Amino acid sequence: MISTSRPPSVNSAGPDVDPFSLLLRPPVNETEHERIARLQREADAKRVSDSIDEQLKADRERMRKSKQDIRLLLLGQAESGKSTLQKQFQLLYNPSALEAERISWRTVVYFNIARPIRRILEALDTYGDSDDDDDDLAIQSPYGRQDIRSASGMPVPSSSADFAAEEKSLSPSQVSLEKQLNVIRARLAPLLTAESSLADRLSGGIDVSGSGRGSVFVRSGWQSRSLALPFGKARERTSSGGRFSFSGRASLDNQHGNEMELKSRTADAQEDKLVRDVASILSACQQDIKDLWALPAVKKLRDRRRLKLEEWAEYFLNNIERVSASGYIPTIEDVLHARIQTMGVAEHIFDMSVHGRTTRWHLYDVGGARGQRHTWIPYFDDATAIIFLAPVSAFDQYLDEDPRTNRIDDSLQLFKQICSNALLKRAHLVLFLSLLSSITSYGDRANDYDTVVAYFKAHFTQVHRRNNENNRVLFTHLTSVVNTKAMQSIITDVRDSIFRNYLKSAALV
Ligand SMILES: Nc1nc2c(ncn2[C@@H]2O[C@H](COP(=O)(O)OP(=O)(O)OP(=O)(O)O)[C@@H](O)[C@H]2O)c(=O)[nH]1
Ligand SMILES: [Mg+2]
Repeated sequence: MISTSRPPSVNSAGPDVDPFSLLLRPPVNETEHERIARLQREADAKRVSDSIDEQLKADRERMRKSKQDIRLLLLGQAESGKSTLQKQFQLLYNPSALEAERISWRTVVYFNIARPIRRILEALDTYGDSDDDDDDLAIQSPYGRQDIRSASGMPVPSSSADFAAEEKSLSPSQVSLEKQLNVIRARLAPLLTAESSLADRLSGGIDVSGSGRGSVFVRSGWQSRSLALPFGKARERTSSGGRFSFSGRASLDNQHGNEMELKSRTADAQEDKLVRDVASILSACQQDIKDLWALPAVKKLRDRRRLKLEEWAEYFLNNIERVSASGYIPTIEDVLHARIQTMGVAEHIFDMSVHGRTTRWHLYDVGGARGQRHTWIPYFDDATAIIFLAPVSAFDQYLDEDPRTNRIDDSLQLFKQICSNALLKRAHLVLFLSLLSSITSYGDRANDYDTVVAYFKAHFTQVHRRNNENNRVLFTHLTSVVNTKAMQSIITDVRDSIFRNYLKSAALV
């Protein structure tokens, strides 16, 4: 007879016994020591399990809440005022954060002085005090006559000495200008040397190719690298409200944060020295900068548009005395004017209370240069609203990254793509026609402000109408983004209209 021995079955205890409690039952001959160890193990396992449950619950809650967050994208070409608008939001809803980072903007302000000084000296080298009235070429090219000469194979004088040789003889006024310039150039040489160190400091040494003439891009959170206090001590920035994340949505995790902290500590010592050095160079050369800026030859170059300086460059050169004073700390006005190109997408978070209801707003400030636009796409599908910024006063300017493309043409093209993008079709749409500088006349035509603005407004409105399958309303504002007083009431209006639309679409879901 064959007998089979079956392994003990959990069912062998009878049908009424719960098989799991059988499995968990302590061994029959368990010692006291083993019992304590087992209970400890069970308590540990329960703690781990409870904490996973808690985490899952918190994640679910965060997901639920974050679905209710408002996501606002600031879009537009480079130098259209997106980062300036973001600063205005910060000024209104989180002023202490902007206040805390004022000092870190010194590096940008100093860079915003050194760069235009280089350009002025280069323009003087190229054109000298030439009385040549051949202005047409200069107007058509954003780089002035130098490009046209190179393109046509004409020799381009590389220095004023070459110019002197080319012109054969110099008038007495030209000789005296040359002498004065040589002195100024020699005295400003340290500032020009510091320019590239400032650029490296800001960009973290990242060179973005194909981005135009010596552009300097910064990633979000550059301010947190270090904050050199006026007393010479460095302190980490605590981003109380304006959180930072990097492009591609990866947030700054702890490990990355520690690494950054370490790097920034090392950088602090150098930055302090760099900023201190530039501050003393500026205070020593203040009069030279003033003299250079006041030269009739410089005014002539600007009038003839062979030298085109951006508004922020003029702003800082006009304020050179204050900015180069010892102990200088940028004012909020300075921070609003300071210019540095955004790289990727910077996220800023504000908790806003609108009509008694608090919502979390995520503001996405994107890099607008052509090479940066691909980073916008991941932010499209859950965008609540878009503010598109179009600088209408840039109608006679060309893209830095592509000198053949007119800035208004580029803006209209981009606006068309945004209006017709399927991912954005439910997003509330706001258009800011911003006025970066006073409107200049084009050629012989006198352009009065109202005509030019009305003309471009009509163009943008038409682009919207032709690409508006959803019958979405377009809210338009005409403004200068650096004008804090005007901006505060516009931002409140925009905020309310975004919020109304948000409530409406939430009710429809
Ligand atoms: N007068 C005036 N200046 C402005 C206005 N908007 C921006 N600016 C100035 O123009 C410069 C560039 O503005 P940003 O806000 O840095 O431009 P952006 O759109 O963020 O540019 P990217 O980051 O390169 O895409 C800043 O120095 C501002 O001071 C405006 O509406 N009026
Ligand atoms: Mg920007």
